[in-house]
Amino acid sequence: MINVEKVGYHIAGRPLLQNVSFVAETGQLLAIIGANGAGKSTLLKILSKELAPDSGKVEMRGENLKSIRNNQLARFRAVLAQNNALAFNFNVSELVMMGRYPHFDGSPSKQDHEIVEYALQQTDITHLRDRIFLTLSGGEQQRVLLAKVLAQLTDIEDIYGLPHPVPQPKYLLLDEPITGLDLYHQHNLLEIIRTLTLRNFCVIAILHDLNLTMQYADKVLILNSGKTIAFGKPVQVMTPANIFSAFHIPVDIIHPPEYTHPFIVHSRSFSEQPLQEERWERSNGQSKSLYL
Ligand SMILES: Nc1ncnc2c1ncn2[C@@H]1O[C@H](COP(=O)(O)OP(=O)(O)OP(=O)(O)O)[C@@H](O)[C@H]1O
Repeated sequence: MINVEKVGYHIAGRPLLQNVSFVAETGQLLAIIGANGAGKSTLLKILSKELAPDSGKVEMRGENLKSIRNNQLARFRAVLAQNNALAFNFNVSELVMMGRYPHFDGSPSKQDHEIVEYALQQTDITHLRDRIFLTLSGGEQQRVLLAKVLAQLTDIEDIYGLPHPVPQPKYLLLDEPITGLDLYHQHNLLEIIRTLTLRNFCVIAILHDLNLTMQYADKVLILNSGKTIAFGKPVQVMTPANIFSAFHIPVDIIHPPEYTHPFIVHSRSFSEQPLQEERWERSNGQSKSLYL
């Protein structure tokens, strides 16, 4: 479990996060949603110990994050950051092996190689194993980086479905992991996450797709201008009012009987109100009779 208590963070006197509190449970996917600039990545950087909060605290496995040593943290917490503009002149399997670095000194063991093969296969990139990372498409690169974090947190027991000698929760922090992926690989990644949550993982992911959030997340944190709008189960907190507060766009929640989860649709699909007019209304606080 990750316990976030009254976290605040400022840059040059400007608050980027204010009084953010929530608990991310092991065995669950927590999605962070909110408009561009809401503070999602800043929060994820605090959870990954890349930034230290100005106020409040973050606890992982019951310990204050700031007192966990980085080399120890890397064995049970992995991070997929946004915009990985990394000039990796490595091939895919070498790069995925980097995920195993916190687990060995010197050279990788047979088990490390097995785990890399497993991560390549899980993310559907075995056929790319000898390709140079930089020559891959954006979506392929994203899957390689996912394989790397998967390799970092996989134990040999996970591959063979064996019980862990000392079962410990693991933490996966993902900043926009499905951005750039095609529809098949978006669902594939979210299914991988679902499998991980069944294996004692706590996954926190920033997502921009509200319908995939509704379908896959166990909990949702909605941020707006660095503050929490709502935190809870998707169907409870992803309401038209909360979504309007976060994204300034009117939506309807529809629940076709043949689906197990509701869908969020822009109300304009029904009202046919042009988006430009809505924008005008938002900035002027009144209705405009003529279309722009
Ligand atoms: N180092 C920095 N210096 C100044 N401002 C910053 C810095 N880092 C972030 N910000 C600002 O803080 C706000 C929150 O940024 P953050 O990256 O957390 O947003 P986000 O919710 O992840 O947005 P997006 O959906 O666009 O990725 C933004 O207005 C951003 O410009």
